[in-house]
Parts: sequence; structure tokens; C-alpha cells
Amino acid sequence: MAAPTVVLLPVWAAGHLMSMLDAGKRLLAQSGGALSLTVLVMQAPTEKDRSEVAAHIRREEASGLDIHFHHLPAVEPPRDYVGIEEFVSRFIELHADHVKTAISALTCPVAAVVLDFFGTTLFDVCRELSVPAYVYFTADAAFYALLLRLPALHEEVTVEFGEMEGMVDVPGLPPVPPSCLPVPVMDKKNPNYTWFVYHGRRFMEADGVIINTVAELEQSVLAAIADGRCTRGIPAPTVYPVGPVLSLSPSPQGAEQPHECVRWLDAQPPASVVLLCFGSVGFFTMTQAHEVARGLERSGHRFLWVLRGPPAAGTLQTTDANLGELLPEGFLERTKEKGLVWPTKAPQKEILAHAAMGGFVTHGGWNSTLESLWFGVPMVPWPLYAEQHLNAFTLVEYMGAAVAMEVDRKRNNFVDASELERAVKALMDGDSDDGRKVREKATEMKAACRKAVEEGGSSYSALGRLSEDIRKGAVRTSQ
Ligand SMILES: COc1cc(-c2[o+]c3cc(O)cc([O-])c3cc2O[C@@H]2O[C@H](CO)[C@H](O)[C@H](O)[C@H]2O)cc(OC)c1O
Ligand SMILES: O=c1ccn([C@@H]2O[C@H](COP(=O)(O)OP(=O)(O)O)[C@@H](O)[C@H]2O)c(=O)[nH]1
Repeated sequence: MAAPTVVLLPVWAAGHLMSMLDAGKRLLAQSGGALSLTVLVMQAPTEKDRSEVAAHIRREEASGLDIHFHHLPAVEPPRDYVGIEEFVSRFIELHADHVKTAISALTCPVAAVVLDFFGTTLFDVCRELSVPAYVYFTADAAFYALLLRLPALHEEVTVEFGEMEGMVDVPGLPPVPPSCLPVPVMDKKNPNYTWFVYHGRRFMEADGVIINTVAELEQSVLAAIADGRCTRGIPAPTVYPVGPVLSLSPSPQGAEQPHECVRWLDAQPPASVVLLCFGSVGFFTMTQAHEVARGLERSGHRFLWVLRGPPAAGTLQTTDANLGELLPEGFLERTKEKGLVWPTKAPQKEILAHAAMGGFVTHGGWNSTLESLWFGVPMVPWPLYAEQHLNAFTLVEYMGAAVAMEVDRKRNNFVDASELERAVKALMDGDSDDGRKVREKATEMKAACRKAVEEGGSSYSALGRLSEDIRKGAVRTSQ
């Protein structure tokens, strides 16, 4: 008989899709052939996303693992949405019937359904089919704790969070300044906020929540969740911290080897270069790019700056930057001995792994953060969107692996040249106390991350518990 299958329903965005697939593959390996994977693929809303998803699937299909991809019929995407959180949540909800039909048609027993954290509307389908439902949380436990706490916070804080007195209580974290809350939490009238409160409430229905974090990095937050302190004393679903889940597979075939950025790094002294890179969505205006250029030049440090241009209409993903338009006159010429500005997507993981890497100015997306910790690179967070302002707080105030930088949220997260210069010097100068502290912390966290995924480590063991719990729940859905 075919092995019971774990059904994954990933969101197409790279930071979500690859993370969930990699977690699924680890689960497969851990089960020693007792489980298989079925991935339900939603047709992504843009052509670019569709072709990226197709390329990922081709690579996975060539791997020979027991993974089956099932393409769901396309749905008409919502048109009247305000932001990505509303769009993704409603887009997934529109797939409910297709998901139900696809799962019902599976001929092998279904051990569990694993939903992206925007997909809690589909708990109803799982319940109708009597299939255990898990959530895969692609960000950290701190953000999960905040979402669990949000339905209660919504009642406790009667004004906008930006106008409240005092700090926000997220159990397990130091008091959180309201200015560090995720973007969708800052406007209670916005449907994106309503969706966050909704998901925060519905997480309580999960059979388990798999989080891409490491127990040793977020001990007190995980303890608070487990004790029901984020959920008014009501026990929250079991959490499985299985991270860091990183896609460390080699570069796709046909990619130039080694990449030009890596060849440039080969010529730099050890731990001398600061990387600046801002995820799939982060880009700068000319005014901001000029400030960054001035700040970097004045810092005197070597830099590798991945600078991206604004997204094409109707998409979120950045475009290649026009350096001639974005950068100040003469900047590239003046800094050619010390810096490289890269206008397209760069191989971030290979760069972070390089011995020349000394620090990382990052938007603080959770995948980038974990990659930086995995390679022991200390950070300066520059949050831009999504939950990144909370990640910045967590990294600086809770984990101590990053130097703080002042980001003006009221001016589209603007950072001026002098502040960037200060932060880069604090991170990179050999005699900086702040730099020494965050370097030590990043080295400690690198060791913790690596130990966690080894046999007997915390994430390895959590994956073992997850595999066992999932196998116990297998049910047959087909007639
Ligand atoms: C969670 O709320 C938001 C998520 C995103 C967002 O958008 C996005 C768009 C793409 O075209 C490709 C992506 O990969 C992508 C990813 C993405 O979410 C990121 O998820 C990561 C893992 O959870 C990580 O934590 C990052 O910080 C997220 O950015 C965008 C957004 O507003 C623009 C959100 O509010
Ligand atoms: O030029 C780039 C920009 C991003 N990334 C990768 O894209 C992912 C970004 O995920 P993250 O969660 O940090 O942010 P998101 O883009 O999802 O907001 C990470 O794996 C990065 O290594 C990359 O390889 N090159």
C-alpha cells in the first residue's frame, strides 16, 4: 500500500514556497519512507510567479523523492483587495472546493494537511474530511506569539496601536514599542489587520504549528506560547520548532559558477565586507539610494550592495535597478576599489557563506535572518514591510545579534546617510563594543542553529515528534 501522504498547500511566494517544501522534505527523510508528500499547487496570480513556481517544481520532480505535485484548477483572483495579506488570505479561501476535491480523490491515506499561515480558512475543509490540519509558519515564534495574542490585544487596546500609551505585551519578549509592530497591525481599519486577527484566532484550531525557528533562539517565547500566556490561559496547539529550514541546494544549472559577486568577494580580506540586500520586495527611490551611497562612502568600509528598482505595475517583485539613474554622479568610480553595486538578484546564501563577509544590512525577512545566523553574520536590520519591524526588534533587543539603526516609519522607512554610516561603523569597526557583542552573539547562534539540526538536536527531535504525531493521525479520505 502507498505510504500515507502529507498534503502541503504552499503560497507561491519564494519565501513561503521553498521553505514549506524544504520542511516537507525533511519530514519525509525523518519518516524513513513511512510518509509521502503531496503538494497542492495553486496557480500563482502573475506570469512571473507562475514561471518561478514551475521552475521550482521541475527541480523537485527531478530529485526522485516521493513528492507528487497536483495542480489545482485556477480561480479568479480577488480584484478589490487592499494589500497582500488580504489578497493571499482570500485567494487561498477561494480554493476551498478544489482543495476538498483534490484531497478526497487521493487514493492513499492522508496523514495531515499542512497549510501556509495565511490559509487558516481551510481548517473547515480539513474538518469536513476529518483530516488533521497543521500550519507551517515561515517566520519566527515571536511573530506567531504576537498573532496568537492579537485577538486579545485588539480588545485591550481600544485605540490604534500607534496612538497607545506604553508598550505592547507579547509574553516571552521584552516589552514591545508599538512602533515595532508589523505593518498590517498599524491600521485597525484595514482589512489586512482584520485578516491578521482572524488568523491569530483560528491558529487555535490547528492540530499543530510547525515553526521555522530554533528552540534555543526563542526559548522564552516558545515557553510563553506553550503555557497559554499568549492565549488568555487557553492551551495553544503544540509547536514544533524545526528550523532553520534553509534551501541550501546548489545554484540552478546554467548559473554562472562562481558568480561574479563571489569572485569579487574572493579578492577581499576576511570579514571586511558589509552586504546590503533587501529581499524580494525591497527597493529604493533615488533619494534613498543617494543617502545609502553617501553613508557607505563615509563609513569607509567595503560593501556589496544589492540595489533593486521598483516593481512593474501590478506586481510586488522588484526589477533590475538602473544604476545610472539611482546612484549619485561619480559614486561607482570613487568606490570601485571598495565596493560592488549589484543591480539584479544576487546569490545571497553563497555571499553570506563567504569568508569576506563581516556584516549584513538586511530588511530582516525571516529567511534572510536565518541565513545570516546560519553563517554567523551579525546584522543591522532595516525593516521595510510585512512583519520585519518586529523582526528588527527581536534581533536587536531579544536575541542581541544585530546593531540597531533608526528607520523613519513615517517617511517610508527612510534612513539618512549619517545614521547608516553610524550603524555600519558600529557593526564593522574592529574597536566597536556594539560590533564585538553582536559578532559574539551571531557566532553563538550559528553554533546553536547547526547543533539544532544535527541528530539529537532540538529541531531534529521536534521533527521526529512531528513525524510520529502525523503518522498516528492518518485517515483514508477516498471511498
Ligand atoms: C506576511 O505579510 C507579508 C508578506 C509579504 C511577502 O511578499 C512577497 C512577495 C513576493 O513577490 C515574493 C515573496 O517571497 C514575498 C514574501 C513575502 O513574505 C515574506 O515572508 C517571509 C517568510 O514569512 C518573511 O518573513 C518576510 O519578512 C516576508 O516579507 C509582503 C508583505 O507586504 C508587502 C506582507 O505584509
Ligand atoms: O537578491 C536576493 C534577494 C533575496 N534572496 C533570497 O530570497 C529570500 C528572501 O526571503 P526573506 O524571507 O528574507 O524575505 P522576502 O523576500 O520573502 O520578503 C532569501 O532566501 C534570500 O536569500 C536572494 O537570494 N537574492
